Amino acid sequence: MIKMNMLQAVNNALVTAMEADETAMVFGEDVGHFGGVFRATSHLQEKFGKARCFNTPLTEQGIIGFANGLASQGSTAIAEIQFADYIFPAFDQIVNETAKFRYRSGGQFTCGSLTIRTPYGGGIAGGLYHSQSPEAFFAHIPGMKIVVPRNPYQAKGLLLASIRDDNPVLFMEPKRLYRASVGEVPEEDYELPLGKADVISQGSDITVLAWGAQVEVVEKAVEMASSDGISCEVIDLRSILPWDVETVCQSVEKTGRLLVSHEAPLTGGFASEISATVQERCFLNLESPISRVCGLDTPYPLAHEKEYMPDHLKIYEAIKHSVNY
Ligand SMILES: Cc1ncc(C[n+]2csc(CCOP(=O)(O)OP(=O)(O)O)c2C)c(N)n1
Repeated sequence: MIKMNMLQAVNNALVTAMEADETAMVFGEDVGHFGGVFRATSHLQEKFGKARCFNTPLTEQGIIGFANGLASQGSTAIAEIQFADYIFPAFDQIVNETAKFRYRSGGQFTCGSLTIRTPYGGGIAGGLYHSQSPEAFFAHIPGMKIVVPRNPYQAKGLLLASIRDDNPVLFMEPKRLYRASVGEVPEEDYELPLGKADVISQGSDITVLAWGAQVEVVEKAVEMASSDGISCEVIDLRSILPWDVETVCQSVEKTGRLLVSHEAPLTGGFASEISATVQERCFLNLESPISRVCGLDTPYPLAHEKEYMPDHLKIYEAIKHSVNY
């Protein structure tokens, strides 16, 4: 084990993947010599050469179009979209080609060996175009997986699993934690399972669910609630698609309450999907309405970022409200 921050863990996973698989290639805007705007791809070009780590033109649609071709011809394609806010020019390629290629070709071709890495989320004073959390747009596309790590250990294990998974994966990296989250990471090659949530702490009064950078925010709220004698079960979803319905529903059957928190705006956010499924599956176990503590329904505001955020105080209030309902 060595101490790494999340960027170092991502870089380490990329090195591990490229060493193990000579068809693996990393590409995107400025990922080559420069190592990417956050330096997640530092030294890859030096180590593996310009044919395996290279810059693309500034065209996200082009990056994913190229990635689809590369993946469908058998290479392991690892594309970087510089910020999740800039993924939308590639939306058509991802929705209509990446996710559907296997289905459309009757299994003859697949983009399964494509992983799209992209930093997401706010809390860095990045304003409108460097702060959004667009996971819900992609959760609507059968044929994709969506994975979000919350710490360096997860970042390496989940990224390696994503790169080697048989389906295209959107790997969303919480940029606020890139340098802030530091932890022990095994030096060797390892994978963590996709589609499996992580129950971080056991509790009996309410299940509190989040993913990525939002996990540490809910943990802060849960600490406050526990000093009021409220026992919370904290779950990190880790995968948005497919999401671990069994683990979440088992927990809600035990606690009788659910709070879901994410940074993306409330309306149409993935918390809505989770809430609908849980009320279908656990209706008779529910002691109070499912609570969603999410970003505000507004473009991501620079000046009012603090108000926009579903912070620990909003979550703490919602936990108390749910338990005293
Ligand atoms: C659609 C989109 N993708 C990515 C970015 C992020 N971005 C901002 S500046 C920049 C580099 C621009 O380089 P260049 O076009 O050579 O102009 P320069 O700033 O070097 O004059 C990138 C990738 C963006 N603003 N919009």
